[in-house]
This record gives sequence, C-alpha cells and structure tokens, in this order.
Amino acid sequence: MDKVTLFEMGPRDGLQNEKKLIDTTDKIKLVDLLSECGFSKIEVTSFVSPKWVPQMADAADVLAGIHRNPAIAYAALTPNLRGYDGAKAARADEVAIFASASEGFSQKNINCSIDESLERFAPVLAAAKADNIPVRGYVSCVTDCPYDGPTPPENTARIAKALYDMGCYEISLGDTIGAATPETTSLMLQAVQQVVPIAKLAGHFHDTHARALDNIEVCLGYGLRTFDAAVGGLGGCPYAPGAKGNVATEKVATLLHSKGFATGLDLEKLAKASQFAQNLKG
Ligand SMILES: CC(C)(COP(=O)([O-])OP(=O)([O-])OC[C@H]1O[C@@H](n2cnc3c(N)ncnc32)[C@H](O)[C@@H]1OP(=O)([O-])[O-])[C@@H](O)C(=O)NCCC(=O)NCCSC(=O)C[C@@](C)(O)CC(=O)[O-]
Repeated sequence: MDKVTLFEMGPRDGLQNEKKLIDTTDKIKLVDLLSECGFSKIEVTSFVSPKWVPQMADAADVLAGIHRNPAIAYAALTPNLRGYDGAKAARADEVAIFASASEGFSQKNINCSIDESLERFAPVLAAAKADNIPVRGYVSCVTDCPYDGPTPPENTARIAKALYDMGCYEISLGDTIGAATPETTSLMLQAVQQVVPIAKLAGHFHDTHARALDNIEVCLGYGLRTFDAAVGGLGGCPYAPGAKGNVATEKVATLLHSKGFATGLDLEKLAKASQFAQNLKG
C-alpha cells in the first residue's frame, strides 16, 4: 500500500495564534496524546522571539515535559541561530527554518527581506549539519500572500530551491492563508518540481476556504507523499490576518484512507486528541 506521512502541526502551528496563554502542562498533554496516534513526526513548538509570539515562550519547558516515543521525531521551528541553540539544548530531534516566497509576508513575519532571511538561515544549517540534526525548510505564501497578492510560481520555485540547496532535507510548501486553488496549486508545483525533487516536497495547506483537501489531491497526483496538518484543524499564523487553521489531520487521514493510502494513524486516538485540542481553544 502506498504510504503517506502526515506531519502533525497542532502543538505549534495550531496553538501559536491563540491569544489566551495555554498552560504548559496542557500543551504537554496534547503532545503526549498525539504521540499515541501513530505519527512519526510532531512539530511541538517554536524557538522564536516571545515578543513576537508569546504563546511559544515556553518552548523549552514543553520539550522537557513530553513523554518521548523513540519512533517519533519531535520538531521545533527556529528562525535564527539563537532559536537553533535553544532547540538543540531542549533536545529537539529536528528543526525547521521558514522563509517566504513573498516579500510582504517575510517582512511582517520575520522582520527582514527574503534574501536577508536566507543569509540568517545559513549559520543555522551549518550548526545543524555539524550536530547531525535534520533541518526542514518551509516556504510560506506559495500561491498567495496576504500583503502582496498572488505569488508568481517562479518566486516559490526560487525559494524552495534555495532552501533545498542549503541542505534542508524536505521543503514544505505553505498555503499560509488558505487561498490556493487546485489550479494555482498545480501551476506552483509545475514550477517547483523543476528545481526540487517531488520526493523532497511536502504540502502545507490552511483550510480557510475549505479547499485544502482538493489541493492535497492535486499534490497526490504530482506524487507528493508528505502533508502537514493540525489535529482539529487548529491554528493560523499571527502574521497572516484572516488565515484559518491548518487542514484537520483527521480529515486528511480519512481522505487518504478512502483513496487506499496508509498513514499509520489510529483515527479513534486522533479523535480523542482532537477533542482535547479543541477544548484547549475554548
Ligand atoms: C525572527 C525574529 C526573532 C526577528 O525579530 P527582530 O525583532 O527583527 O529581531 P531582534 O534580533 O531584534 O530580536 C528581537 C527580540 O527578540 C529576541 N530574540 C531574537 N531571536 C530570538 C529567539 N530565537 N528566541 C527568543 N528570543 C529571540 C532578541 O533577543 C530581542 O529581544 P530584546 O533584546 O528586545 O529583549 C522575529 O521576527 C520572530 O521571532 N518571528 C517569528 C514569527 C513567527 O513565529 N511566526 C509564525 C511561524 S511561521 C508560520 O506560521 C508559517 C508556517 C511555517 O507555518 C508555514 C505556512 O503556513 O506558511
């Protein structure tokens, strides 16, 4: 059976935009519930500036408190070397850097231009290589930007290639505001697949206009076999106004199972984690 990997985003992308500070113990409980579900990858938190994203200020405590399943890679976002050092000290199994295909979002999200961000990521990649810690790369706004409008496919391809060439083991293509359509997803993939092997690409769709599953089906057609999703459809980015949550993990798993793909996920346990996650949001 063809296998698809779902990279669980709930504890990080799902919670980062919550205004009410969630107790560290509840975040740990969410990760522990997710660790029972059959994931091989869970993004737990981010080592970003607490002034920018207060909800993630307890990153080290969350990573210190979880019950680790050795079969799971527990990941963290790292915008710079300081974040990387924090993630390493907290024993993140892998880290992720995040760039944007559009200038407007880059400035609003990480306070620098795209090219400056790539320069900032270089020492993170070098340190991670020396430490043998895998680095994932995100490209945001792959089809649309909340500030600059539609993103030309060649811009997305340029950033995806830059992150791949720098040493990221996988490039996650982010529809940050959930504005992608099957048509724009397809045009974007046509450009990206010319510069990064399909097997190294992942899809990351927000479900603002309930098109995430259609876009995932397009990606499956191109051969992508890794998707990011958040339990309960949690989330949004604080610097992408109007963006809704990631596509719900349980919806993606159900779609994949109906199409004959194996995910290794236990849908009953996922439902339990989803209920807990949604209660956290109140
Ligand atoms: C990149 C910066 C730090 C630049 O922020 P800055 O203000 O330009 O940089 P700075 O170096 O002047 O730092 C500002 C303050 O933060 C501190 N600082 C600096 N770095 C760190 C760090 N790593 N950890 C903790 N603290 C840090 C630093 O020490 C300083 O503290 P102060 O001196 O004022 O007390 C900031 O813009 C930032 O943290 N941005 C993160 C925004 C974010 O997390 N967005 C959400 C994640 S991206 C996303 O959701 C999209 C994605 C990945 O899911 C895919 C998709 O859907 O598209």
